[in-house]
Amino acid sequence: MASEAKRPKVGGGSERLQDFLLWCDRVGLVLNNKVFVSTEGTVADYGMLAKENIEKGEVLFTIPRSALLHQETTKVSALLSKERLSLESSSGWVPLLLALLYESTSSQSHWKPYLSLWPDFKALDHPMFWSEEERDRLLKGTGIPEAVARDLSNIQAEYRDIVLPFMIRHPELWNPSTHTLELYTQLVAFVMAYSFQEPQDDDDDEDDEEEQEKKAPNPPMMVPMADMLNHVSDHNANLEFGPDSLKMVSVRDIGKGEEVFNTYGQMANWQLLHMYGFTEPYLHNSHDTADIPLSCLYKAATRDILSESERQLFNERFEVLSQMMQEGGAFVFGKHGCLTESELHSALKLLSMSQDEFSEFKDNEGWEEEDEDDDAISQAFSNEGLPDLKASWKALIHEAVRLTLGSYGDSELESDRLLMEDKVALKGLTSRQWRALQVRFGQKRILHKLLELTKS
Ligand SMILES: C[S@@+](CC[C@H](N)C(=O)[O-])C[C@H]1O[C@@H](n2cnc3c(N)ncnc32)[C@H](O)[C@@H]1O
Repeated sequence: MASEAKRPKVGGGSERLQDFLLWCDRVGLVLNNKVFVSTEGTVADYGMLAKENIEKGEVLFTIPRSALLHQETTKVSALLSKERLSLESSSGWVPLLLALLYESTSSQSHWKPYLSLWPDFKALDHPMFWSEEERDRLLKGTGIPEAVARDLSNIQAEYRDIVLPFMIRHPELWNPSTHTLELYTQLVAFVMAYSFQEPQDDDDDEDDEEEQEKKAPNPPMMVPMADMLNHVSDHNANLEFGPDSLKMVSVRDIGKGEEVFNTYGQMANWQLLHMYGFTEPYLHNSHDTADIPLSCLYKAATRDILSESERQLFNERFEVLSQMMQEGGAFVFGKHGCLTESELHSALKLLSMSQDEFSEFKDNEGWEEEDEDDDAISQAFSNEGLPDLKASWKALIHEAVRLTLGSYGDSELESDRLLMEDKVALKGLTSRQWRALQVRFGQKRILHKLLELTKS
């Protein structure tokens, strides 16, 4: 993948790497001698390689909890804890970001050899660092420009309303001319791409299930060494959280010379680009998806509505549907069919009800408890089941897909396909053009397949 070599590189990595490895020894991080960290032979800058054959289930390294960097281990933890109410935000990331602002600029930081691995965090190339014009030109239709616009506006608001006033109250520890909005934004990208979130404790008590759902997710934390691992969907290692330490464990055999890959989760290429700044090459990402926005379903469903009164009736049920969907609602399709099949099923049922049925639905405040067969719904909205769906439902999905494809602007599937097949042209692409192409092409392939499956 020649074009990916154009990503900004972490220069002078080996000296910093040595310092980091010495630090790992000092903090009690134990590395299995069958693996080593390298900047050569990996898919992207730092990564981990197998020195010998490794069997499934082997511990590759163990990180004591005291080596993790988060709001409770940073030198400024007491202050962050005392002022935690003033640091609350929708992201929940402010305490870690303040800790990183402090630790990354303090010459005395316990984590200096770790954080020095990424000088100024400048190598990150998330779309949030591209110009707006570049995002719109390369990523229109993918959902990324809208997600980045939301991120940037949240980052600016958090910095202005929470971080800056807090730093001004504590000039002995933070200084706005060092801890600028620019550095804060780089650190947000660093947290997006490098932090880990410990899963919530599993509680077997069924009564507590609702309580569990309401619990806020754990705040993010930095996990030295674990964050040296790159990601592929077909990964071979996984991080396990224990009471005293975290362990990276192989989930299948790994051959000598192979790269050790963690998983960052089941990430579509648009999510990888948005959160991590990279994509897997088209076809390699088994978790790739494409969304049909709710707005496209609305347009598809109202296409033939002519009278104002009919539209008002329709809008009433669409309002119900919007409330049933999560914020920014969309129906998600993977390579094998719909991944949000129960939402799509409910939406299609709601939109195709008669007016009497809708009145009854409202009176009952929802559907009567029906015995919906989840497996049957899954099957109906899979690639195998879609061609046999009710004709009216297929027509609605088909039209919504057509409208979704229209939102990609000029980048036609055919021209992207020709580009994907032209090795010389691919080599001439900039890294940003290449990554954007992987996202667009993967999504459009899924949507075109859906057009085929739902045609009448
Ligand atoms: C947790 S870090 C992994 C260590 C990273 N390679 C480094 O040099 O610091 C995550 C970053 O690694 C890069 N990365 C991870 N997996 C990748 C892959 N499969 N292809 C390209 N870049 C990848 C991306 O830049 C991502 O933001």
